[in-house]
Amino acid sequence: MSRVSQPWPPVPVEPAVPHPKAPSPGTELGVHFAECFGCGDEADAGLHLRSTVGEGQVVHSRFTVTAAHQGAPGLAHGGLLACAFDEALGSAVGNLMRRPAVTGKLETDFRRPVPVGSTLFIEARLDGIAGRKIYVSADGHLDAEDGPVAVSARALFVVVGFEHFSTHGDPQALEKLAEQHKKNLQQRGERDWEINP
Ligand SMILES: CCCCCCCCCCCC(=O)SCCNC(=O)CCNC(=O)[C@H](O)C(C)(C)COP(=O)(O)OP(=O)(O)OC[C@H]1O[C@@H](n2cnc3c(N)ncnc32)[C@H](O)[C@@H]1OP(=O)(O)O
Repeated sequence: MSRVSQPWPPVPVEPAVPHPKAPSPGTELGVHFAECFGCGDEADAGLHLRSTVGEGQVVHSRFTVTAAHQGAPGLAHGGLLACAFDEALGSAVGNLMRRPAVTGKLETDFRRPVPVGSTLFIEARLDGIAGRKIYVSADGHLDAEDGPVAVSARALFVVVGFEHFSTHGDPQALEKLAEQHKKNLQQRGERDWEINP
């Protein structure tokens, strides 16, 4: 039986062209928020995922599975793997498109077990946009950029206004996030994002 459930992207799209001020290929992307479970330094049991901009519409991320990420003994929990893809795909959207967006839908395809101690090399790409909808997909290669694909994912991100975060989130944490964002941009000599969807 085919693992592909429907055509992707599922609707007609335009090419997702990276923002003219998107970080250039080779740029190491910093932590976007210190308390983020996906990438934050202050999230002790977090994934500590790290990302680098690739050529074209791609972001490369890597994440090493620790004992804190187990489901079955010695194996990564599937939900945590989905989290790693959410982060990697979100990083591609946020950094390449430079628009605030949230995950509307995330679909994962688990192809091989991912043992504790292994590193997933996740290649995330922009597949197209349709209005506020940004379609992205990724493959996670086991232990090397050209290793076997262990997990694949496809996601829809929806562009939102910053009020999405100020209305629903924690205003104090939002200030911390803004500081981190500013610091990342300064370190890379970049200017700020477009703020409206
Ligand atoms: C440097 C930075 C680094 C940044 C690095 C960041 C990395 C972090 C990564 C983690 C990201 C997350 O986990 S984000 C957290 C998890 N996600 C969330 O909490 C989102 C919760 N959901 C929502 O708030 C909402 O449902 C929204 C915003 C997604 C959509 O609501 P809305 O704004 O009212 O818009 P709505 O009209 O419903 O949807 C807009 C369009 O998307 C479609 N749409 C919406 N959801 C779906 C869906 N599940 N499946 C299909 N289609 C959908 C609608 O049909 C519509 O299509 P059409 O009618 O236009 O055709």
